[in-house]
Amino acid sequence: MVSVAILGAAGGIGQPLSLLLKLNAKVTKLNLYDIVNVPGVAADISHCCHQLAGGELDAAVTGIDLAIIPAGVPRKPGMTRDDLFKINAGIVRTLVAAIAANSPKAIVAIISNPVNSTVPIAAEVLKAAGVYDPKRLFGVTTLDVVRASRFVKDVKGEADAAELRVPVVGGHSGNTIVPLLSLAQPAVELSEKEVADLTHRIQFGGDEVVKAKDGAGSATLSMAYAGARFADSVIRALGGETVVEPTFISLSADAEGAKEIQALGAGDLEFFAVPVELGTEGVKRIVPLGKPNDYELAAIKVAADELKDSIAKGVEFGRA
Ligand SMILES: NC(=O)c1ccc[n+]([C@@H]2O[C@H](COP(=O)([O-])OP(=O)(O)OC[C@H]3O[C@@H](n4cnc5c(N)ncnc54)[C@H](O)[C@@H]3O)[C@@H](O)[C@H]2O)c1
Ligand SMILES: O=C(O)C[C@H](O)C(=O)O
Repeated sequence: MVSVAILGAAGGIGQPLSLLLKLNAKVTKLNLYDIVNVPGVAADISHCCHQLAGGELDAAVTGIDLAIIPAGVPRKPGMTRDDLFKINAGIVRTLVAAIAANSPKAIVAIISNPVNSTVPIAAEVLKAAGVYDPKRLFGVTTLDVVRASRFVKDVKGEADAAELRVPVVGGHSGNTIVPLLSLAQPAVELSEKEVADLTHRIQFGGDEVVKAKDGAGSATLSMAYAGARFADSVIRALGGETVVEPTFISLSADAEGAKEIQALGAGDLEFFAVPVELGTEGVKRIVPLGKPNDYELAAIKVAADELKDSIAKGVEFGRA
């Protein structure tokens, strides 16, 4: 029995994500919000599903347990995710302020890029509203994890990627995405060259789609798949199941558990993607990583250096 709002529901991600969540039996109420075309999307989905509402922002985010935000502009070839900051930062600020005012206890999952900055923005907005709980704020990095499993299986020549779990830590942009291939479960044997190629492909998987779409946007269908998986994990955890998902969180959500990743190279960064055990209150604990190898430790250091500026940029915008 979970109420969910999707903000940006008429977009390339929002539409398939709305449909996938409507097909999730545990979602008893789905509120759709966008600045364009939401009545059309709601009418369309309502012909195969019930309990769906599209409306004004305040109404859409009232009485919800989970808000998912894919609102904002996507990249075109030649752009970085950071180039989206100018437009998406303000969109995320407005939407999170409305959630804070109307459903202060809702779990907030942010898809809008640049995630490395939009999550810190959201944290500042929630703090200013006096309702910040670091256990309830997530940057959705599930697509990196989905890609990691898929691309490893492509190399190994096997079709089913679903059961392979590759931890991905850091952030959600280029070098800040750090796949820990040596810690995959079940373990996979990879040559040095395979590791280097796979790491690069996972880090820059988003660029592959942006290039292939050639100006028509970035990943939407794989992101809707990943977003629906993340939402389902949160929803199952709210219902008492133990579920682990790597996701970009404030390390203050589990200060004790964060010590390991801080010692591995995250240092004093406030936000980092880590494997998180989800629970009824959001973050239950950060799951211990084990021992990344030297190649991965070096990549974590590079990611941490880059993340520092993106986080600071988000915090500054969120406080202004
Ligand atoms: N986290 C990830 O892994 C990941 C993956 C893919 C895309 N993204 C990001 O998701 C975002 C959306 O991508 P898309 O392909 O769906 O874009 P899109 O342009 O197809 O859709 C975005 C939607 O947001 C809506 N919107 C704009 N301002 C809004 C506002 N103030 N309130 C509500 N809705 C608003 C637009 O009307 C549009 O329908 C982009 O920033 C993209 O970079 C993130
Ligand atoms: O690449 C992008 O801009 C979209 C998204 O962050 C992705 O990883 O596909």
